[in-house]
Amino acid sequence: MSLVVEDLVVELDGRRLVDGVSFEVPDGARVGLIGESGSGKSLTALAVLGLLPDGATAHGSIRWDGTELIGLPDRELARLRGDDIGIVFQEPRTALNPIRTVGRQIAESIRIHQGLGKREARERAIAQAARVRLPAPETIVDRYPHQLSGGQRQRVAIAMALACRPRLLIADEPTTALDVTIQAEILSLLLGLVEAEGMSLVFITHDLAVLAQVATEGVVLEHGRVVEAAPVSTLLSTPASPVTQGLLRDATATLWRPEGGAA
Ligand SMILES: Nc1ncnc2c1ncn2[C@@H]1O[C@H](COP(=O)(O)OP(=O)(O)OP(=O)(O)O)[C@@H](O)[C@H]1O
Repeated sequence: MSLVVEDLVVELDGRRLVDGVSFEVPDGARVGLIGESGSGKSLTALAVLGLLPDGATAHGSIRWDGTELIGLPDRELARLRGDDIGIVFQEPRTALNPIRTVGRQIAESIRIHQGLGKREARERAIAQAARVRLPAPETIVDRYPHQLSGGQRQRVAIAMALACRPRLLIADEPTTALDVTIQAEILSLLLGLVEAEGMSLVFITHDLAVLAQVATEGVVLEHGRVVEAAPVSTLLSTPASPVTQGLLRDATATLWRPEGGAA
């Protein structure tokens, strides 16, 4: 199943925030959307998911497995989210409901999409918790988000996104809120799961060093436009645009700063 975005335009309050973005994610490909803050990465992803903010409009074409998503009724988009397309956002604290156990949240989409009973859903939640390598899956499912570390909460968010075995995972800066060591663990977990399942990945980041770890193709955005699209290895070795060159300088700082601190 492939994702084909053609000439996507997102407008809000008369402003063109995404301005003719095109890219493709063939079945099983790992594509990164990269750019500075405000370049339109998140809005592009939200348009694919049918989750644009109120008042924003999308034009152009977004085809998933041949189906046009722009203009698709909310109900059908909601079915696609979870069933076919999983989402992980930057801040697991806001993605998780503070007053529900993590097990219930992991199981929720399975219950909704596959109509499982309570006991079965709990078993599936435990299996999912194990899949994202949460410690003591049988007991951690009864905990609440605030009782987990930031990295564990992001593992829960990943378990929720992957619970229904989607074919495409969209991850929007999933490690930015975490410290560097945990960041590396979460990236390797994500990559392992994506590869094991043969899922496609759209990974959003402002950090070329992070992108290099998970994606093979990169689409560079600036002011809502694509300024460069190339294999990540090319972006790293011979970046063509000043934007990519700037991202590479920052990425180098992240990777090789003498103190080992993150930029
Ligand atoms: N809900 C909103 N209301 C008004 N403007 C918005 C909204 N969401 C995004 N924008 C604007 O759209 C532009 C693109 O935002 P977007 O969030 O897609 O950028 P981004 O590249 O994902 O940046 P970041 O890395 O900071 O999330 C920015 O100028 C932003 O201020």
